[in-house]
Amino acid sequence: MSGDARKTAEALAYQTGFGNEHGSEAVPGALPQGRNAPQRAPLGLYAEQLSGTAFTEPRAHNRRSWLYRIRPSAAHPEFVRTDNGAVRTAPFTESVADPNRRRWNPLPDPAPGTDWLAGLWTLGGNGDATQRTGMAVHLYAADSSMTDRVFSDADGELLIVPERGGLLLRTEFGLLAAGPGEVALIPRGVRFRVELLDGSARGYVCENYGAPFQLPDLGPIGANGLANARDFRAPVAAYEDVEGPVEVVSKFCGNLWTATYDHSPLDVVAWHGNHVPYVYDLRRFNVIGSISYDHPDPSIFTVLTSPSDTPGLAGVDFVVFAPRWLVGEDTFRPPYFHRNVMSEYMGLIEGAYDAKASGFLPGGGSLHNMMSAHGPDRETFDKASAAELVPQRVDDGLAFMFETRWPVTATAQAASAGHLQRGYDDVWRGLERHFRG
Ligand SMILES: O=C(O)Cc1cc(O)ccc1O
Ligand SMILES: [Fe+2]
Repeated sequence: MSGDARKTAEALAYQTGFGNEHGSEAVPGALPQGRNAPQRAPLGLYAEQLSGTAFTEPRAHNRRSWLYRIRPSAAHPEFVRTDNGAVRTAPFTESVADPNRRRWNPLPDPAPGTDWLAGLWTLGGNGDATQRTGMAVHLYAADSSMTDRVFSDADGELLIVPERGGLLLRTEFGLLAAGPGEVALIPRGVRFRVELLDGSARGYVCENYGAPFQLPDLGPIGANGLANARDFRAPVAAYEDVEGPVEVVSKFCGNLWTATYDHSPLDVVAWHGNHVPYVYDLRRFNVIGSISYDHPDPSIFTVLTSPSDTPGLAGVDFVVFAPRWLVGEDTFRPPYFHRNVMSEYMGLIEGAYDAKASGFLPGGGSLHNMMSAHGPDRETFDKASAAELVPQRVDDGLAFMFETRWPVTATAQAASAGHLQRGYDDVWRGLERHFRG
C-alpha cells in the first residue's frame, strides 16, 4: 500500500479492554444515548444489531454490537457462489486424518496481484462449520491490497497472526493495524478489507468455528497476568461514505459467496457493544513460568481460549511462546517429550523455537496430531541435557500454537504440498540409548 496507508496506521486511535462494552462515534451525536433503537436514529442513520452469540446466552458470554450506519446491511442484491480459491472448510473429508508428524516450509510467494483473501490457503482443521464446532488453520501470502472488495466470515471468527508485513484492517468498526508480533481478532460476520502496509504480507489465521475466544481464567495466578485485558485494543468508529460498486465476499458454510453492493458496507458512523475486533501485541504477554523446577505445561502461555461445553477442554487455545527467563533447577528446560490428547499446530513468527534446533522456519508450521509423539529434536535434547543451568533468557524467537481438542485433518493441498517437508521424522533419529541396565 501507499505511504498514506502507513501514515494512517501510525495515527490510529484505539480504545482499550477485552470483552467490555466499547462505544465510539465518528461524528458527534451519531451514537444514540439511553436506547439502542430510537424511533429515528441520530443523523438519519440506520440502527442494526450484529449478534455473535445467541440472544439468550449467559451475560458473561453474550456478544453483540449495535451499529449505526448510512445504509442497513440488508440493502443488497442476491449473493452468488464464487471461486473458493484455496479456502477449505470443515468437515475436512478430502484426506484421512494422519497420525504422522508433519512440518511445512513457508508458503511459496504469491502470484503477482494476490490480495489477502485470494492468498488464503487452508492447511486443515476439524469439527464442522455448520455445527459451529472446531477450527481451521489457514496461511496467507499476499502482495496486493484488497481494493473495492470486503470480506466477512459467517463460519467463524478470525485470529490473524502476521509473520511478515503489516496489515491495515478496515473494518465496520474502524481501523486496526497489525504487524508481525501482533495479532488481530475479527469477530464472526464482521466485514473488513485488508490493505498491505509493506508491499507484501505473510502469516497465519486460526478460523474458530466455536465459541468466541475469551481470556482464560487465571485461577491461582490471581487477578493479573498472561494477556491482560487492558492491552487489547479495539478501533474507534471510522466510516467510508463511498457510492459505487463494492464487492462483498462472504464465507458461508464453507463456500465463498459474492454480492456487489452499490455502496461501501464499511459505512458505520457509530457503534457500541462487545462483538468487536481487537489487536493485541504479543510482546505485552505477561509470561509466567516455573521459578523452582520442571517445565510447566504450555497452557500457562494461553493468550485466548475458545471453551467447549466441557470445562477446561478448549475447542482451540491460542498459545504464545514469548521471550522469557528459564531458571529451573535440575530441570530439562526445553519442551519435554510428550504425547498429547490435544492436537497441536505450531507456527513461528520470528527467530527460532527452543524445541527445534533447525528446520522449523518463520512462516512455516508443524502439526503434531492427537497422541503423536514429539518434543525436542535430537540436537536440542543433547544440548539441553548437558547445559549448565545458569539463568537463561530465551528471547531469540516468537512461536505460537493453535491447540485443539480434535485431531486436525490436513487438506489435500497441504498433504501433497511442495512445501511439505520430507523426512521430518529424522529430527528424532539418532536419539541415543543411554540406559545401560
Ligand atoms: O510441542 C511443542 O513444542 C509445544 C509444547 C511446548 C511445551 O513447552 C510443552 C508442551 C508442548 O506441547
Ligand atoms: Fe507439543
